Amino acid sequence: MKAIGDVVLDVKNISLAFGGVKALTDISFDVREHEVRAIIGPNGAGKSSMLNCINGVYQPQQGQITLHGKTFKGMSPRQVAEMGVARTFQNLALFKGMSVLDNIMTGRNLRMKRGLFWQALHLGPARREESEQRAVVERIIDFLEIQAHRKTPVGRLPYGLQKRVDLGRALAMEPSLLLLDEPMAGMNVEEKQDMCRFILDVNDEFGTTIVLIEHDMGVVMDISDRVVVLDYGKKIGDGVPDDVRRNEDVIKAYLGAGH
Ligand SMILES: Nc1ncnc2c1ncn2[C@@H]1O[C@H](COP(=O)(O)OP(=O)(O)OP(=O)(O)O)[C@@H](O)[C@H]1O
Repeated sequence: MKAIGDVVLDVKNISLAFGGVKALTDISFDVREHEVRAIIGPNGAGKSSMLNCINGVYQPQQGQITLHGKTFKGMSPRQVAEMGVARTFQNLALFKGMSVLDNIMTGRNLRMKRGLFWQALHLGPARREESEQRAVVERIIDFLEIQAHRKTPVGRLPYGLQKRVDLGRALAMEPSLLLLDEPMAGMNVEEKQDMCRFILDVNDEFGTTIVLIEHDMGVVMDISDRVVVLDYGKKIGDGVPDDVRRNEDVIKAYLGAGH
């Protein structure tokens, strides 16, 4: 049994609207250190909007988000990233023509101490730093078991491996909180199993707290410590997988959505 710690992310009374469309209405939940916390719900439930509020892409009209004890309003995605939050994307944010190694290296940018000027000159301290950064990236490549593809342009890899590289890019930021946007979407059964294993290994070995959005109820119930369920922008369930599975409102929302 792993040790779950204190609250690291506290989402309080968040409401977000796009014109007349209420994407989120009065959503509150918390995430504890070392947890795997899932946000699930049918299409259009507000899951991506919630993730975008957490990492500063959207500014909610109401409510507040507290991260590591710091309450933020109007923080940019970069500032949130600097506080140790990394994310992966549903539609992948990779440079397809670049190698696996170089793509994962882009995740180190925030960690680079020497500026672009030094890097461009490729001299002295910058060169030393680059080799240190490469060592971190090589460790991630080993961890994700993609050694054989380190020099391959990402666009040539099968989709499941591209998703793994995207995870590597996020891990390169050495985040304390990792946001995963549908990490299993579009994958076959075997790729899904691999991705589940890597998510759990990241959580175990690095102690990283994980918030993930997923459509596939089965997968989520297997790997999450607690689950938040959204439907039409409202929270209809929150708890351990067994409780959520038995929740009448959740069953109705999923049946209604044809799941
Ligand atoms: N940028 C936007 N502009 C206008 N409406 C938006 C925007 N983003 C989301 N919405 C609306 O907000 C609601 C919630 O959408 P959101 O994408 O957060 O749901 P979701 O649960 O992530 O859905 P899916 O599972 O299909 O990705 C939907 O009605 C959607 O149309």
